[in-house]
Amino acid sequence: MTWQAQALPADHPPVKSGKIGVLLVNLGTPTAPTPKAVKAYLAEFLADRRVVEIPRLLWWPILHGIILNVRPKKSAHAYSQVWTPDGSPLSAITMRQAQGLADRFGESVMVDWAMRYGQPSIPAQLQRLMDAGCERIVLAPLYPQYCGATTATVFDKAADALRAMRWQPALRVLPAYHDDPLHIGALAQDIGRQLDALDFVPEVLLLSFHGMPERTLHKGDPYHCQCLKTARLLTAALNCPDIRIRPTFQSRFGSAKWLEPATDAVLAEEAAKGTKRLAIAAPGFSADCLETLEELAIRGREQFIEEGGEQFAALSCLNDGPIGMDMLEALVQREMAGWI
Ligand SMILES: C=CC1=C(C)c2cc3[nH]c(cc4nc(cc5[nH]c(cc1n2)c(C)c5CCC(=O)O)C(CCC(=O)O)=C4C)c(C)c3C=C
Ligand SMILES: [Fe+2]
Ligand SMILES: [Fe+2]
Repeated sequence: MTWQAQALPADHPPVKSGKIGVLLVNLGTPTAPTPKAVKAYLAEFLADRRVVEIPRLLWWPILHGIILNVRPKKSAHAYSQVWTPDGSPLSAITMRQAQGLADRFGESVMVDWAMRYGQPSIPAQLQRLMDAGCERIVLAPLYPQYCGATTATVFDKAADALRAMRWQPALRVLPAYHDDPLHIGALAQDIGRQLDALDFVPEVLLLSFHGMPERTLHKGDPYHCQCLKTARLLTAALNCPDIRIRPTFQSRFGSAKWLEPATDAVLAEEAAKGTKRLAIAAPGFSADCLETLEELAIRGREQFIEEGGEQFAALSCLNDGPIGMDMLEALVQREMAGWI
């Protein structure tokens, strides 16, 4: 007897098994604003070879001998200034983004969240989705711009977890969305709304992205180019010719040369040349965190005012607001195409 393939009738419902899971992932954060918790978090984060690319033989004594003894105290103080009743802003907002997405998708899709460093971990959350019956999972690193030190490490960690599984889920990964019209449109709408609500008209708007060592650009990491493309498209979409818009890079760490211009250097330069009214947005961060709430909104403001500026506004990230959630829903929905 010969076997004959038979096409399903055109009106046959899709043949699919298992639920769909979505895992939102952001960088990571300490569990408390204390030197001990910050030390544990930084020890994991700064041990990742994709984050610090210095040979281990050189890096280990610096990390364990100096950085992990000095930085946790300083960073814990910074975290304590922005800590919320729901914990670190980054985890609180990521959790709300997951809840918001779950409400929008309904019962057919399970949404959860994880931190790349710290808790809840990617392996634990993947297992949780699988235990709940998810056989198809969308992994969504919430970094608009791709970087080896961020986006790639999310996949590394998920792949490590999958490597240990006999029965793996099907996995799709949300690509970087730095130039996606959904992202640029959401940023323009949300930043435009916040600019309109200010009680002053800024002369300058800084678009501050997290920095990276400059050598990563020369080694081929697309991060720098993607940041500049986001800035260029956003500038066009904002369409406000009266405001000078400048991309900058913040959070320099260590002694190597980082991407320029540095946000603090540009704040100094603008104040020195007489700029009095300045706003700053952070379109490289999907959620407010230490880097936006402390480094920009607190220290950036202090610096600009001390150096002669008069009015300063740090704008919020898209977070779990309606504009940001509409964008996230559409981006994730697109990755699920054919699955539901
Ligand atoms: C070598 C050091 C670092 C690299 C490279 C780096 C890249 C990088 N980071 C983000 C996003 C975030 N970083 C955050 C905090 C943070 N980053 C570093 C160092 C590097 N980042 C440190 C030491 C810290 C901890 C705080 C401190 O001690 O200063 C955060 C916020 C976390 C939070 O809890 O709120 C984010 C988000 C990106 C996007 C990036 C490369 C593109
Ligand atoms: Fe960082
Ligand atoms: Fe910082």
